[in-house]
Amino acid sequence: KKHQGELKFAQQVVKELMSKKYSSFNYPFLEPVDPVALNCPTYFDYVKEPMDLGTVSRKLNNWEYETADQAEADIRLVFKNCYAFNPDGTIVNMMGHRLEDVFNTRWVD
Ligand SMILES: Cc1ccc(Nc2c(-c3ccc(O)cc3)nc3c(C)cccn23)cc1
Repeated sequence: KKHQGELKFAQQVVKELMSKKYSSFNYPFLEPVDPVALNCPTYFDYVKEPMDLGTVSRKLNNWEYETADQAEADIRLVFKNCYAFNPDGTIVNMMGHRLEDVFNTRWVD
């Protein structure tokens, strides 16, 4: 009960990160990375715990998180995985940093 308000806030932030407003740089993070579709067979050598914003949104809607901190950890895992696989200077790495900047401005602890 006591965490419901903060989980509603987390849902609202994830909805915004996934919105058309940021469609030019959020699309690599909306669904699970498909190493076959993207032709990146080494993906699971770099990323041991895949995570994406669509999965976070589903988990929020299914009340799979008890606290907003747990949702925040999954959201930050999306960016951590992005930087682990997409080196500095690559387009997708820069897209991750742009979306992370939006997240950091919206997420108030
Ligand atoms: C050969 C190769 C190299 C880089 C990539 N990165 C990448 C990723 C990605 C996102 C998050 C993540 O944690 C890892 C990868 N998403 C994409 C998309 C949507 C299009 C093109 C490249 N993309 C894909 C294939």
